[in-house]
Amino acid sequence: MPRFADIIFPTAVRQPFTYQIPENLQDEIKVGLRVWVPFQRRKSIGVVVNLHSDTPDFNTRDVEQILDDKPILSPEMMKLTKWIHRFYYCGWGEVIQAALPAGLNFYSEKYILIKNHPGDEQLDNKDANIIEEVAKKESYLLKEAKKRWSAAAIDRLQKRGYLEVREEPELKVAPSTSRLWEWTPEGEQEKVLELINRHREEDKMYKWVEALELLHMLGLPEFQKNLTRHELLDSYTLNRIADEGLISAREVESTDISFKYEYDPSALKKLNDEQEMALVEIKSSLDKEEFANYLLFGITGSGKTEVYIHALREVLDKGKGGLVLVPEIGLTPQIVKRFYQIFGDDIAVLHSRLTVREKYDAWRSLQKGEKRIAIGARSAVFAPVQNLGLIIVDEEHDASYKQEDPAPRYHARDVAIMRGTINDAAVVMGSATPSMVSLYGAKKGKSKLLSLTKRPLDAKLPKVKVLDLKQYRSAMQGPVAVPLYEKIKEAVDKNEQAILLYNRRGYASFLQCETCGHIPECPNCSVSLTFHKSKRQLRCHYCGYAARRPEVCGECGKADLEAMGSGTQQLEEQISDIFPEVRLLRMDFDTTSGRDAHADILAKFARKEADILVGTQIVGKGLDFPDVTVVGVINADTELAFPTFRAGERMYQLLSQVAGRSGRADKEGKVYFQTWQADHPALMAAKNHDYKEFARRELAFRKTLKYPPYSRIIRFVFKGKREQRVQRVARVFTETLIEQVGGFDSVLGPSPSAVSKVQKFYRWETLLKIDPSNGAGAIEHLLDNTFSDYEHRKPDKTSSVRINVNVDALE
Ligand SMILES: Nc1ncnc2c1ncn2[C@@H]1O[C@H](COP(=O)(O)OP(=O)(O)OP(=O)(O)O)[C@@H](O)[C@H]1O
Ligand SMILES: [Zn+2]
Repeated sequence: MPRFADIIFPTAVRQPFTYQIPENLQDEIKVGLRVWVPFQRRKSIGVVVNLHSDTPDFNTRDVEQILDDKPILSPEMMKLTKWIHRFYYCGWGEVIQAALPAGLNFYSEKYILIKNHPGDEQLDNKDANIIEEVAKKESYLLKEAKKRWSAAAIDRLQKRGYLEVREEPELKVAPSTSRLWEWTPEGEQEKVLELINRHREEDKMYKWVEALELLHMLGLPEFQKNLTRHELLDSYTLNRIADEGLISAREVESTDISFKYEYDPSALKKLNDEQEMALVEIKSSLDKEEFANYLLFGITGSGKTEVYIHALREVLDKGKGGLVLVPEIGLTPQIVKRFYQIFGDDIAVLHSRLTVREKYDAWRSLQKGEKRIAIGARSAVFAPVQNLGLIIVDEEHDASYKQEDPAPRYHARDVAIMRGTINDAAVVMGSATPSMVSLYGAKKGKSKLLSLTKRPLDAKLPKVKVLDLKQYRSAMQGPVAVPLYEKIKEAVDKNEQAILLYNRRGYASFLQCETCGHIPECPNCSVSLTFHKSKRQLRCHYCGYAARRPEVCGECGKADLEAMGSGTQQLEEQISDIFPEVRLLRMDFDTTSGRDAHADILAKFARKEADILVGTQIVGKGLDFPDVTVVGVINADTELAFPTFRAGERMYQLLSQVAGRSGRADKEGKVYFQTWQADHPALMAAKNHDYKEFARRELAFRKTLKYPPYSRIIRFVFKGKREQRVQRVARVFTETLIEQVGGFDSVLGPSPSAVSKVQKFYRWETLLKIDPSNGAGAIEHLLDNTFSDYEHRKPDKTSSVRINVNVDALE
């Protein structure tokens, strides 16, 4: 019988805490269970990670209670989370916290209950009332009790030992349902139109008839909360139409997606030869039930999604489950619809906008095996799919797979690969623009490359035209150069559609020459320099190189350098100024913050209720609209301004992905890139749809400067309210690090971060480049040593300066 349990909490502390197991719990306690234990000065939920009988040389406290009947983390999940904890150098509890939905993790509520009944003891009236009420109630939230009585009264009774406060995992999440409106069989669309027209002829356009017309245009089924965004649609008009027998409402759980999409497994497409070849390969690993890693490199629109669907079909037929990861903004209704069509209710969609309850339900249904496929963004990599046979990582290059803040700073693609290894599952990473890391992995034989080189049904990749803004300076229509302007007009006239992308990724400010478009770069690191306005300085946030703000452009010599960056521009408005007659839809962070807003916009565009879709990066990905024949990128080189070695890669990816939205069906597509740097190799490669050429150059550049994939970058960020202290910590820590790695070669910095002050916190950083073959063991060893050495040298008064570790930092 184990006598001790090692227990973790959701904090950055990397060591588990050891507790004694009282005899009555010794039979029940297991690894992966949550327990209730005294922690610091209160009580907390912890997770058991290890059982043993090695008596520690300090006094241990007792485990008080076991909170679950069954482990909430399977042995595989324990292994996976432990690996993350070691490789990404963070608290194991932090990982588990991220891996479990609220209601199953450490999230708790405080309740008040009777500890000892006062018995015959004398209490004053109020206290006696409190005790009586607490005793009556099954559960009494502490915050409610404090409101009802007073914090002081509750505290007093606690001190006297009558009451105790107890935290419990919070499970009382209300089921969430929403009102959904649908057409009744009576509400056949032709009849509806007839009715509207009849009223119009009789000049009886009542408010409810107008509302009906709007409904006809918007389309049903739809949730009431979305409909009532329109002024005409309120409960009066909706109920009035319902009285006519045309529409009806019912309550559905918001996770229930079945009403939205059609289930028709016979719609499974027949694969073409290339797709079939890829599938055969994947199938061979599925048959062997062993880990395998594939990089499915398929040009945009080549039918990667179809390959995923077929592979999932295979895996389900074998009685196993599948996991599909998509980028954060890739979880569009379009994708969900395609998977739903084939797999129906076998799918659990893990959306970041689900309520706590919905997440909890989805998680449970997977864990019980009721649903066999999970689809979701980054954190879905932890979904408890049973008997996992296949993991798909769609758009594997996407930066949203990397969690930056807070810890655990994991990369879901790499976690997926580790999960595949642990579960003997196949991992398929797909992309039209594979990351350099994955491409290099394939070259080194870590994964197997599968290629799709054509679009099915003979759709052609679109022709791309580069519009050099230097030449069009006097031939602009607002933000759009004349050729693009003309093309948009033409498309709209033909009842085709256009997508315009305005890259608004902005967090650092930079200088750009308004004559030649040049952006000053660090002479050592080949990344753009960040402009620190207050000091009138240009700085490299990799190596710390600093220079005074130059007066003239280093490229063309003109005194035309302007500070650019996060200042928002009113592009969308300018577009509607130059195309006053066309119907415009805008999609960006602001317009998509509502729960279904993203879906609404896309659905409208699909129904051709708009001619132009204007948006930020969000329009660049995964969209598949047959009538889109023009795609314009307003500012194709914005990515280059960001101070990261990945700028070129990001630019290439963005441009080829967005270009891939054009001409996906039978109509020929055109794409325009507006740029100040018309001869930039990444732009040229995207123009020519030449990934190979891009990759060849990019890898050569990375190799020279030892950037990933030729190194692994670990970034240390130092944060604190006093700049001097932050700087001191950064220096001392970096010195320690240099000693540990034995030389300056691979350490860059310390230097101020690209954004050097965030919410009163100053930020400095240091980068470490290590050999990419270093795994969890080596990283943990190096960092353990560095931190323990640093503890001895830590400058005075710097305990409040935090040090964050980011392994495989993307930028
Ligand atoms: N074998 C096939 N037969 C017929 N149509 C197909 C086939 N494979 C794919 N398609 C169609 O081709 C279009 C593009 O396919 P899909 O969206 O799967 O490509 P993708 O590679 O995932 O695209 P992207 O990376 O650009 O998002 C879709 O409309 C899809 O239905
Ligand atoms: Zn530098």
